[in-house]
Amino acid sequence: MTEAATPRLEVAGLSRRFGARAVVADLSLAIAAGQVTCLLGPSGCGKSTTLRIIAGVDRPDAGTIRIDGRVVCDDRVAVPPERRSVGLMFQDFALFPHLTVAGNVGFGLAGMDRQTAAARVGELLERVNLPGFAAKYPHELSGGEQQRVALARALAPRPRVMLMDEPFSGLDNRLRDGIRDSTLDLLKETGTAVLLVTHEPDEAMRMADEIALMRDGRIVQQGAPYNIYNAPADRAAAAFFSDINVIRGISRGALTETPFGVFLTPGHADGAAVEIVIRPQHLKIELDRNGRGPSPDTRNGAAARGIVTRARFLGRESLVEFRLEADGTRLTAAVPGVFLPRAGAALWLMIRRDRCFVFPARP
Ligand SMILES: Nc1ncnc2c1ncn2[C@@H]1O[C@H](COP(=O)(O)OP(=O)(O)OP(=O)(O)O)[C@@H](O)[C@H]1O
Repeated sequence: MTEAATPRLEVAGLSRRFGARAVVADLSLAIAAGQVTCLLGPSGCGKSTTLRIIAGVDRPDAGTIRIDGRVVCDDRVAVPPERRSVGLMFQDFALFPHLTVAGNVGFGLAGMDRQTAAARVGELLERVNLPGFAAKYPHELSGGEQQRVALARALAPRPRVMLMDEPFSGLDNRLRDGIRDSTLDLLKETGTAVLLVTHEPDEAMRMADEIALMRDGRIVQQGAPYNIYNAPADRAAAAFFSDINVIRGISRGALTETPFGVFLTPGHADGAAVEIVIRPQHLKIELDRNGRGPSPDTRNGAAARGIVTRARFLGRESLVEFRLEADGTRLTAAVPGVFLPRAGAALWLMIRRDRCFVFPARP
């Protein structure tokens, strides 16, 4: 492998059990310099444990971890955390309360001569937009400022890999977006490979070059946010990013009949139950013209008549809930702006065929 192709961080076959439970199960991933990968998954799926093992504060039962091609952990090697060239940022990014901002940022620079270390601290404080804060103490700073000091502290020793566990969840909503973006800019600039743990799909979509979707200790899907959102591996992966609608049917001869016409369902056995999944924003609403709906077309299939059961305005969009006349299926449509038809109104629904995902029905 050439120098340029060597990932900054490479994890292969990582496993960790606690008692009988496999909390991390054969997990592999690679992150290049300057790339941000978000480990995304529900609470308890093993994200933090994975990060702790990579940091070196926990040991795996099996697996290899390489940083810039060098093995830092396998069944024989266990490089201690401080010698892995890994920066850490956790949710409770506790700064040392008895040290000044400069003391905190310079904490990991013990081996450096004083002048060089002071210059590095000054440069980082500039970079995180806190010049003039060097002599302040943590309790004198706002939450957002403390977070930026923590980032400067983690970056000071120029780590090759940055591990971040829900680093923004302690910040209030208004601050969060700005700090996320400036943190991302800085990390990209330094060429650090970033593994960021989050349970929030929005945060992962916003930050990640690649999302690794994790469930029960395994990565179930990995790819660019756009690809994961638009081609989820299974129903749960689709449901992780938004509410979903599910239309059920039985595949016969690779075709499935639904109130929206016939769907192509290749690869599903004859008689197999399938679920057709569509996100609420991809359900189109058409007006009822004297009981006649829009004509079928290849892009949208046939229209099905739905009776409004509830409509709510949520600020940017309205959510309209329907019961299909044909079979009682309940569906929700998201419409931009204000659209509040009364309960009981009959409207026609169409679904974009290229926005549907077909999965085997869950047992
Ligand atoms: N030292 C331990 N001993 C026993 N069980 C543990 C230990 N550490 C973690 N676990 C269990 O392993 C599972 C995964 O924990 P982990 O913290 O990795 O999940 P997570 O995906 O980061 O969740 P969260 O987002 O809630 O932090 C949990 O059920 C947890 O209780």
